[in-house]
Amino acid sequence: MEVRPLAIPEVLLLQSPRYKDARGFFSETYNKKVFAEAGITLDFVQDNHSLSVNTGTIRGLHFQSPPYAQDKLVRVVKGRIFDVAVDIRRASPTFGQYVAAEISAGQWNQILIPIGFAHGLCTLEPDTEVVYKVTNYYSAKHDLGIRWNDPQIGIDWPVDERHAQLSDKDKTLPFLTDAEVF
Ligand SMILES: Cc1cn([C@H]2C[C@H](O)[C@@H](COP(=O)(O)OP(=O)(O)O[C@H]3O[C@@H](C)C(=O)[C@@H](O)[C@H]3O)O2)c(=O)[nH]c1=O
Repeated sequence: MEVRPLAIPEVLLLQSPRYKDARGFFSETYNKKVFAEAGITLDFVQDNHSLSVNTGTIRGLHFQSPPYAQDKLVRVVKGRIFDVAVDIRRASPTFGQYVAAEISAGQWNQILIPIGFAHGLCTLEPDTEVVYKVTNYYSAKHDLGIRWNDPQIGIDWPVDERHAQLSDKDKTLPFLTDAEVF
């Protein structure tokens, strides 16, 4: 497995081998031992799967607060996403900054977003399906977020405001300055 840190180096891009043959392909998308050898020792407890029908669907920016904070291992099984991790650790030199990467079924890459980051994504194709593992259970009470287009963060989303599709919840999330961050 290849591991590549992004500009905020706690966020990792991962590439697991994919073995193709006449039938299709086979790939180990998570292997506890291989991850541990790469220095990633996380205890995943829940798998999630979302479908976004339209291109330009934005989900985020989301995080859960302690004691339900989550690391997230995100991949795409159909389509493509622009995936974003925002550093929301107040004590961090990169607080309020973000990194982004294209994650896709075609590239078969994954992104690892640690605790202390808010996560968001924008679909780049219709019918995009995202699958991710998390290290803590969902807790509606601890499910928090930050407004996707907060100018202080300044994410360069691949969709303009008029065409972005968001849940009602995500449209009214607080800005970073008012959010309960880490
Ligand atoms: C996240 C989550 C949601 N739900 C429920 C709550 C709600 O009724 C429905 C849809 O939830 P949401 O609108 O929050 O789904 P969504 O906007 O897809 O939320 C996700 O966004 C991405 C960016 C993340 O990083 C994830 O951790 C998660 O927050 O699913 C669960 O039952 N378990 C879960 O783990």
